[in-house]
Amino acid sequence: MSDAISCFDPIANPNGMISVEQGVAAILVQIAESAQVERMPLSRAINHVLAEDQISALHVPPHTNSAMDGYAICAETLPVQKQHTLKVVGRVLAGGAYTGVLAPGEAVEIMTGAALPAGADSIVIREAVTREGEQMMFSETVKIGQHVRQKGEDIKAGSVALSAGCLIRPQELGLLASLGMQHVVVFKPLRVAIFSTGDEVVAQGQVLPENCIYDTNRFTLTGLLQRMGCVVIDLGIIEDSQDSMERVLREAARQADMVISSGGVSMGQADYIKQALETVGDIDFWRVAMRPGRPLAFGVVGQVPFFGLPGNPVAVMVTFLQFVQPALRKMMGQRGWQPIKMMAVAQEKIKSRAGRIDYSRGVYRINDQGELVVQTTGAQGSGILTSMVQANCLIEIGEQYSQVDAGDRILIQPFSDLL
Ligand SMILES: Nc1nc2c(c(=O)[nH]1)N[C@H]1C(S)=C(S)[C@@H](COP(=O)(O)OP(=O)(O)OC[C@H]3O[C@@H](n4cnc5c(N)ncnc54)[C@H](O)[C@@H]3O)O[C@H]1N2
Ligand code: MOO
Repeated sequence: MSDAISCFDPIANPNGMISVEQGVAAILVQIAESAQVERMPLSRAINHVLAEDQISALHVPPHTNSAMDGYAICAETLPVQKQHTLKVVGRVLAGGAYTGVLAPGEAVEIMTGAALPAGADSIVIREAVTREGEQMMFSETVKIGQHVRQKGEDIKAGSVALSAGCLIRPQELGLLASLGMQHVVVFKPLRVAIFSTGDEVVAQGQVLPENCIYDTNRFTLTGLLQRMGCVVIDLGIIEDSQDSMERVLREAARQADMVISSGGVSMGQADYIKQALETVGDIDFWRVAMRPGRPLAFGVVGQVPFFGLPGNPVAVMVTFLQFVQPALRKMMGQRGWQPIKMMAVAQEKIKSRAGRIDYSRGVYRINDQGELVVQTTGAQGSGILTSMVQANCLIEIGEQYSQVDAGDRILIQPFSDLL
C-alpha cells in the first residue's frame, strides 16, 4: 500500500516491528470520513454523529425567568436597610406572564420557570420571606440578578449550538430538543462485515468436535461494533480454502464500508488467507510492538478498509480498541475523538517487556485515601477472555519499561466509552 508503513521498510521499522502510534497514524491517513448522510427524526438520533452544524434559531432559554419559587423584586431600587416590606401586586406561574410593570416597593409572587415581570431584576426565595396578606417581608441582602436565568444564557440565537462531527449522546439529544428540532442530518451508520477464520473454530449450536473451540471473536466484535452504532454484517466462519476466502472478501467489500476478520494473520500457517487477501486486496501484514496483538493486517479490499485482527480472543479486543476504533470514529464523521487515558498508581509489581507496549487487563478503583489505584486481573494470556470480563481498564505500559513497581504511576485506558 502506498502510504502504509511496511514491516519490511528498514528505515521506518528497524527491528521488524512498527509501534502502535505508527500503526494508528498509517491507518488514519488512509481512512476518509463518510460522505453518506441522512435526515432522521430526533427520536432516533442517539449514537449518530451530526453531519451539519446546528445553528440555534432561538435563544435558550427563550425568556428571562425565575430559577426559584419566590418573589420577583427590583433589588436596584431597594433602600439600604436590613428589613424590607414590599407589596405583593400579582402572581405569575410558569407559562404565564405578569402584564404590569413592577414599581419600586412592589413584589410579584413567582414560580420556577415563570417569566420575570418587567421592572424586576432579582428573586427572593419563598423560604426567606414572611407573608402577611398583601405584604411580604424579608431581611436578606439581595444580590442584583440573584436566582434569575437570563434569556439566551445557555444558547444565543444565531450561534452554533452543536458542531458537525459531534456524537449525539443523551445530553446532545436534549440540547437539540431544546432548540425545537424534530429532525437532524447525521452520518449514516457504517456497515461493517465481519468473519472468523480457522479450522478449529466452530459455530454455536453445533456439538463441539474434539480439539475445536467455539467462535468467540464474531461475538466480541459484534458487541463492540453495535456499541459504536455500526450495522454488523455477520459472514460467519469462513471455510478454509482460498476460493471461498476470495469470494467472501469480494462479497464483503461490495456490501460493507469496512471488513474485519480474525485469525490467520500470524507467521507461517494458513497461507490461503494471505494469498486471498493479496489477490483481492492491497494488504500489509504488520508486526506491531505490542502485547497482545502483535500480528495485524491492514489495507483495502475492493474500495473499503480491511482489518485482519489476530485470532486470540483478547488480542482481537485490544487491537480493535487501539486500531479499529480510531478508524471507525474517523469514518463515522466523529471529530476530535481521543481514547480516554488517565494515570493511576500501580498496587503491585507488573511485568512487561521492553520494546513493546503491554496492555494488561486491570481493575481500577478509588482507594480509602482517594487515590486512583490499579491492579491486574491476574493471568494475562491473550486467550484468557475472563481477564477482559474481570477488567474495567487496560493498563498501558510503554515500550521503555520492562516492569512497573508497586507505587509507580501508570497509564490506564478505562473501558468506560465502549466496554
Ligand atoms: N511463530 C509465531 N507464532 C505466533 C506468533 C508469532 O509472531 N510467531 N504470534 C502469536 C500471536 S501474538 C498471536 S495473537 C497469534 C495470532 O495468530 P493468528 O491471527 O494467525 O490466529 P490463529 O492462529 O488463527 O489463532 C490464534 C488463536 O486464537 C484462536 N482463535 C482464532 N479465531 C478464534 C475465534 N473466532 N474464536 C475464538 N478463538 C479463536 C485460535 O484457536 C488460536 O488459539 O499467533 C501467535 N503465534
Ligand atoms: O496477539 Mo497475540 O495474542 O499478542 O498474543
